[in-house]
Amino acid sequence: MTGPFNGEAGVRGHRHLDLELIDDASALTDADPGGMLRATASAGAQVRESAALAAEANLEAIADEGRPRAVVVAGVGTAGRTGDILATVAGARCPVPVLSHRSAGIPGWVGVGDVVLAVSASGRSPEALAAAEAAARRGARLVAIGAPDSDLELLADRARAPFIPVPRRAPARASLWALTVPVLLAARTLGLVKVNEADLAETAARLDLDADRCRPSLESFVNPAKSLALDLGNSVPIIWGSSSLATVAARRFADTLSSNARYPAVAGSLGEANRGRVGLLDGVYGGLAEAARDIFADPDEGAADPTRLRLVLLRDGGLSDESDDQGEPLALEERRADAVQALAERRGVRVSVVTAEGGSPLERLASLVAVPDFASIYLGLAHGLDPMAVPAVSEMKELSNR
Ligand SMILES: O=P(O)(O)OC[C@H]1O[C@](O)(CO)[C@@H](O)[C@@H]1O
Repeated sequence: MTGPFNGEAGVRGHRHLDLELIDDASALTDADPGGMLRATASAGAQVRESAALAAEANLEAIADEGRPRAVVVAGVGTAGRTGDILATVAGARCPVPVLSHRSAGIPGWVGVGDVVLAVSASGRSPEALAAAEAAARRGARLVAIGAPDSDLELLADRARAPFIPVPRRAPARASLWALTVPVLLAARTLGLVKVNEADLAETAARLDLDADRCRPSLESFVNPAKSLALDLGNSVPIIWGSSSLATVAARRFADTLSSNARYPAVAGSLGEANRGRVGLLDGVYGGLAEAARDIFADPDEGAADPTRLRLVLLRDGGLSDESDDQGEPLALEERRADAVQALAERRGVRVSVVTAEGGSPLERLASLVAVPDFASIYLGLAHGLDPMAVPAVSEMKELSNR
C-alpha cells in the first residue's frame, strides 16, 4: 500500500518518502503544526535556562549530609534517559553507583543515605510521583525536577525538598536538555560529576550550531540531519555507539526514531554488539538482502526492493585515560568501530557515521544527539507523519487506564 493511511485513531502517513517535501522549508513547517522542529532547535537555550533555574533552587541542602551511598534517577521515557546521561557523564570514576529506575517507586534497598532524583517533564508521571513519595517516606534525600505547578512540585514542597522547574514544552522528548541539566547539577552539588560553567556554555553553543546546520531552510546536500534521514529511509536502522557516551546517544536516537518517525531500531553498545548482535549484518535484512538485490531492476516495474539494514555508527573518539583500568581504552573502541564498518561494507550493508565533536563529555554527547534528533523529525515528516503527536501512545494510555 503506498497511499495515505487514515486509521481509526487519526493515524496518517505514507510508506514512501516524500523527497520533495524534505527540501521545501515552508512545506516542512506546514507539515509540523506542533512545531517539533522549533522545539528541538531550542536545545541550546534549554541548557542555559535550566542552568539558571537550577542555580535558584536550594540544591546545597542535599549536600549537607555528605556523599550519598547511591543516586537513583527515577523517571520514564526521556526523563529516564537523563539517568543514563548522568551515569555516562560521571563516568567510571564516579564514587557511588548511579541507577536509572524506570518503574514505579524505588528499589527496596533505597533509604537514609541515598539520593533520589525524581524526574518528570509533565510533573505527573505515576512512576516519578511514586518514587518521590517513597523517597520522602524512607528518609532518602530527594530532588524533584519537572513542570512547575505540578503534582511533583507539590510533593517536593511537602517533603521540603529542592524542586527545579522545567518549563512546559510538550512532548517530553523535546525537553531532553531542560531535564538533563538539573540532574547533572544536582549530582555536581554532591561531588559526583565534573561539569563546569564552561562545559555548559560550550554544550549550549554546540547545540545552537547544530540546530543551525540542521535548519529546515538548508537543503539536504548541506544539511546533515536531512541527509541522515534520507539515508535511513525505508531501512531498518541499527545504531551502535563506540563508547558508553555514544551508546547513550544511540539509545536516544532509537527513542526519537520510534516516536518522531515511527521507525523500529536496534540500538546499543558496539562493545556488546561485537559479541553477538553484529551477526545481524549476516542475516536476512543484512548481507542476504544485499545479495538478493538487483541493482538494475526498475522499481516502476514492480521490482520489490528488499528491506535492508542501515548501520548508524556513533563514534565518540573522546579522550579516555588509558593509564588505569577505568573504562575501555580509546584505541580499542576505535579499532572496533573501524572493524564493524569494514564488516558492514564487505556485506554491502550501507553505513552512516556521526562523529562526536567537542572537548567535554557533555558537549560530545550533545554533538551525537543533535543531528540524529533532527533526522528523526525529518524522517517522520517525509512519511507524512506529525512528529509531535503519536496516536499509539495516547491510545495506549486510554486503553490501559480504563
Ligand atoms: O516526563 P514525563 O512527563 O513523566 O513523561 C514520561 C514519558 O511519558 C510520555 O509522555 C508518554 O506517555 C513520554 O513522552 C515521556 O517521555
